[in-house]
This record gives sequence, C-alpha cells and structure tokens, in this order.
Amino acid sequence: MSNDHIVVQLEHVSKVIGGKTIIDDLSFAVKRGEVYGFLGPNGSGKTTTIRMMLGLISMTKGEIFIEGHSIKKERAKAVSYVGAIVENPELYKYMTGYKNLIHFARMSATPVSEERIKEIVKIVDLERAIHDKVKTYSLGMRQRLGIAQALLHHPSILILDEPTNGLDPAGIHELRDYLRKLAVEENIAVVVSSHLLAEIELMCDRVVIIQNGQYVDERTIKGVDTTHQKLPVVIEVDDRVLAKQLLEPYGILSVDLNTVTVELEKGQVPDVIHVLVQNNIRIYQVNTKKESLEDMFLSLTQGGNQ
Ligand SMILES: Nc1ncnc2c1ncn2[C@@H]1O[C@H](COP(=O)(O)OP(=O)(O)OP(=O)(O)O)[C@@H](O)[C@H]1O
Repeated sequence: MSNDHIVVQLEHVSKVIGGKTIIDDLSFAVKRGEVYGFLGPNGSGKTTTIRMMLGLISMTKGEIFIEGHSIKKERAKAVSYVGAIVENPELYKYMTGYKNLIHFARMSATPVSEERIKEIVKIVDLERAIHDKVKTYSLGMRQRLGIAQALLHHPSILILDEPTNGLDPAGIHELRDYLRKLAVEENIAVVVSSHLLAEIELMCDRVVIIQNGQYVDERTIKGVDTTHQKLPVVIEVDDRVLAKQLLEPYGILSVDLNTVTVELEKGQVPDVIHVLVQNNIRIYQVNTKKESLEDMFLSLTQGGNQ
C-alpha cells in the first residue's frame, strides 16, 4: 500500500453544542506512515474533534471517513480501524503488562494472536519489562503499554490526545522515537494532539493548526525539501533603480526606499548577489522572509490562553 494512502479524512466538519459553534468547517486528511500533529491552544477544539473521529459524539455538519468508511453511515466499520488513547488508559496495576495485553486481546472485537502481542511489545520497547507488574512501571512505560493495547487489533490510525501530559523530557524524547518507529514499521497514521508547538515540531511530520475550532494552517515540518521553494528575499542596496532593472527577470515583488524584494529559490540567491556585485551595486543586507511556525503559533496564542 502506498504511503499516499489517506487513512482519515475530515470534510467540512462542524460541531455546535448548545448554540455555540465549537468546531467550524474543519477539513484535513492524514496519510499512512506519517505522524500528524493536531495543534491548537487550550480550548481550541482538539478533544472535541478527536471525539468525533472516534464516533463518540456526533458531528453537526460534514463528514469523517476512516479508510473510506463514513463515520456517520458505517460507524462500527469506520471505528474498527482506529486505535486511540484519549484519557489515561485503563490498566490493571497488579497484573503484569503481558497479562494486561492478553486481557484486552480477549475483549477485542477482532481476534488477536499471541504473535501479534509479541510483535507489539517489541514495537513499543517493553520486551524487558513486559512480565513485570504494571505498578512497577514508570508513567512512560504505562503509556507505552496503553499504546500497545490500542494497537492490538491492527488499526490503521492511532490517535493520542495530549500524549506528553505528565511526561518528563526523557519520556517525551522516548515517545517521539517510538511514535516515529510505529508510523513507519506498522505503516499507520499517528495523530498527536498538543497545545505545545515545541513538542509537535519534534514529533510530527506534518501539522494542522486550529484556533477557535477553525482551520488556520497546515504545514510540513520534517524532511521538507526547501531547495525549490520560492521565498521573498529582501536585498538592501545603494542603487535600487539599477538593481530593479537587473533583477527584473527573477520576478520583483516590491521596491522600497533602499530595498528590492525578489522571489527566489535558494539556489538563485548567490546568482543574484553575483549579478549585483558585477554591476558595482553595493549590498548591505540580504534577508529571506520566512514566517516560522513558531511566529505564527505565538501570534495565535498571544493573550496567554495557554
Ligand atoms: N459538551 C460541551 N458543552 C459545551 N461546551 C463544550 C463541550 N465540549 C467542549 N466544549 C467547549 O468547546 C471548546 C473546545 O473544547 P475542547 O476540549 O475540544 O478543546 P481542546 O482544544 O481539546 O482543549 P484542551 O487542550 O484544553 O482540552 C471549549 O471552549 C469547551 O469549553
């Protein structure tokens, strides 16, 4: 199956509770093999959206498809592809990790083989501790056991609501590593919600940002090839008129008092500097305008509702 395979798709989803619009026309799609961040300030509607993705609450408008199945029309089928931990997983502290998994496997609607349990234990890195009682586990280990439980039935998508809550930096680091491994090795979509940009940036391949229940932006975080991305480059020169003439072929965006802004690919920047220098233009500054995810998220969360 190709990695462009869309596992979950939200189409114009809205949720109104008590006359108040909590989610407003939200659309996004998550693919196999990726860790997808769902980022928004507290109260922006992440949990509500996740509940709709799990079929726990209805949507007022729109559609959610999981593996092509409508959550409205084929709820049981659609939800069968989802593994999720929304609140703290229910674990039996006085049983071993392994016995917990056996217990959940028995409760699963789809049969789970012992082989599958072993495979999952390996993926979440609990091989050494799996026969110890859960009460001896750290919070991070308990969370991994919870994830193992959510994965028993071979879901196509794993949804984790604020998974780093309560974890220390080492725990967050571990979580990041095995979510990545999970997405690739199990070839599943992993959706992680958070109100902390730094965490999402560390963990995810792509991120959708919401505020007040509305879509704000979607960005690729890792592995993005910026070589051919065109960005505005502001060049401060002593002769903007001549500079404008020379840079015309590259596409001038604007000319100010002593700057010329051109839209350039990274590889064109040295060429442009070369052309200007050859024509005896003095260059004082070259700046690429790029709004970082952080700038944007900070401007969204200004007002301190984090
Ligand atoms: N059942 C409900 N009735 C009324 N308002 C609700 C209900 N559920 C959620 N809300 C409101 O909807 C908004 C979004 O809540 P939600 O829990 O989805 O946000 P969130 O992004 O998950 O935030 P947090 O990270 O704080 O949990 C909040 O303003 C919340 O008060």
